[in-house]
Amino acid sequence: MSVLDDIIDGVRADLSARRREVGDADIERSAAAAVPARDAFAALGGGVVGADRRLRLITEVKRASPSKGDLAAIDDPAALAAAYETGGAAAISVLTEQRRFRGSLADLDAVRAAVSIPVLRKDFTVEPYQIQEARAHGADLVLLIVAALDQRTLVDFLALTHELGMNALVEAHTGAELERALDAGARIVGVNTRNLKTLDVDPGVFAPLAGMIPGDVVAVAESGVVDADDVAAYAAAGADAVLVGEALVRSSLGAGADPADAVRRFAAAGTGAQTERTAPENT
Ligand SMILES: O=C(O)c1ccccc1NCC(=O)[C@H](O)[C@H](O)COP(=O)(O)O
Repeated sequence: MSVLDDIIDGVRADLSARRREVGDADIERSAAAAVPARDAFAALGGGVVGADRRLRLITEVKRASPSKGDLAAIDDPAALAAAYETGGAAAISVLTEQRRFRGSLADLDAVRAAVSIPVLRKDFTVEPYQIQEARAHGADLVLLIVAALDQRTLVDFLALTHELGMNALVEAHTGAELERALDAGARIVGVNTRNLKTLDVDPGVFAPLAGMIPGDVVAVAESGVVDADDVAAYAAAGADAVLVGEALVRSSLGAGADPADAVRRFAAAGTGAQTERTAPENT
């Protein structure tokens, strides 16, 4: 069994428990009643070309991970997210998986209430209930991992996400997965340079796949950023946005920690280095 399969088993068990507490009809009612979703496509630079283009950062609230164990205590996710926004983040990613990442829907609620930029519910989406739940808790964006979904389900989940007024970050790791993401109609595509089956990270995975992403689709480079040079490298390879977790939560630790400044430095390094992609637009 791969790491991804193992995570998904736990996600399904936790989901069943939540679903017994809040039934499908109730979660759908809450989703319908939520404040409308913010436009994450625009916030991540969708449709922006030429001189107006600048690198966007998606900054992540990440306490722990399967690959690294505990990363940062993050007692106050709202304060961390607010600092990220102050530093110029375009969106906040909130891991809500409990067992391996120590996240929760309470984190999502706290972050939603603290920032005005779009919020990504970063979880392992395997049931439509989770998409309704994300909306009910104020998310603007959900994660759909191609490797975890068959094509029919991916298309259906993307349609439901759009029906609820949200966007999806559709995540691929290989050329075949990227083709599936684009065929499904993804408007925001993430290339995760971490292989979720082995946990190996190879930032070199991004550039060749970025070359396949049309200019009218937002290209997000995910994982493996250690410092500003890594952000610059993703930008130079054609990223519209870079998703950063560990490096930024670590910058929030210790005396004199300044996560807002870390975000500022990363965003500046990327914007100076950014190049446009040349793949033909989607038809
Ligand atoms: O981070 C992990 O170890 C991990 C393991 C298995 C599935 C997903 C995992 N992480 C989710 C992410 O994609 C990252 O949190 C995100 O891209 C940020 O990565 P990083 O900047 O390297 O923390």
